Amino acid sequence: MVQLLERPVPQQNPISAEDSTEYKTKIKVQHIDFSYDATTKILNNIQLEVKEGEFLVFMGPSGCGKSTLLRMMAGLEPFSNGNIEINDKSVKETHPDCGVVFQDYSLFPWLTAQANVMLALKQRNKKMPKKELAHIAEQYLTLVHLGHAVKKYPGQMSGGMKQRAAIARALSYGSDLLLMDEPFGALDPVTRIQLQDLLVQISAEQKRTVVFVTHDVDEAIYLADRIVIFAPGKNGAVTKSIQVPIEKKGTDRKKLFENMEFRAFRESLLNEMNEQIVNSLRTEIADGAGI
Ligand SMILES: Nc1ncnc2c1ncn2[C@@H]1O[C@H](COP(=O)(O)OP(=O)(O)OP(=O)(O)O)[C@@H](O)[C@H]1O
Repeated sequence: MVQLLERPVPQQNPISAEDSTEYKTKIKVQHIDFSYDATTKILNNIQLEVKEGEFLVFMGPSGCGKSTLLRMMAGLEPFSNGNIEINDKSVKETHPDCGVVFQDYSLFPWLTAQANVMLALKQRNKKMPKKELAHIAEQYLTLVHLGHAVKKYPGQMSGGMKQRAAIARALSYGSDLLLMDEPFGALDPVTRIQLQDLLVQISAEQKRTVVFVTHDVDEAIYLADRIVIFAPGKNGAVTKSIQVPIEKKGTDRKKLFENMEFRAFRESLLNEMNEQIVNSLRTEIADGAGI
């Protein structure tokens, strides 16, 4: 395990640092109520803000609306109650500028991994010659350990490979905002650790704002500035924000995970999540029993 944790972070980073001297993207979620149908309420009056450059992690039980809210932020889920603004513009009115990684990978199946990444690169580098696009796409794919698979089509790749290709594509898009739904879920532990470190490095160096969904509590604490816990409720999920009180910058990963402060916070976070679920179950039982 020690060996795994001590493996180095990939050093090369093809992302140009030009115009990334300051954090630019902020999000405001205001009074979001959401249901897919008339019977089940999914989100109940969600209000939260993501500051410029913040790394926000969503956690909470399966099915309580984390992906739904992320898709709403990406402008992929229409809604009528409440509002979401990215840099003061409502996502209802403009297509948000963001790099996304969702659970279905959403690669174009008729394009190779390299061509998928080239397409994202081209969105922001319209005049870049094809040869250069191909070269940079290959660098991004190498960064996520897919240098050997640039010519493979999604149908020829494993779930983890597709997930890494989707991550490469989101990073290459170059937006200041990254929305990532369990992006490391299908990865082996070594690759997962390396990509966590890569993401921390990129979000800091490139001044990106990140909203990230995970079920892994260590990953959440390691990555997040702030964790938003979703808890199920009768009228849809409610959220609670918790600042991660641990100074992580420059701290060796292994030392961090062994740190007493880290372990105490991990314990309190798990207790908090547990308590929220128990409270919500109690309310449902009380309502059902007519108390
Ligand atoms: N397109 C859809 N149409 C109808 N219901 C949906 C749709 N997408 C999700 N749901 C339902 O909405 C609820 C919230 O789903 P969502 O995927 O947002 O939860 P989640 O917290 O991200 O779950 P997980 O942690 O398992 O990914 C679930 O009950 C799910 O079945």
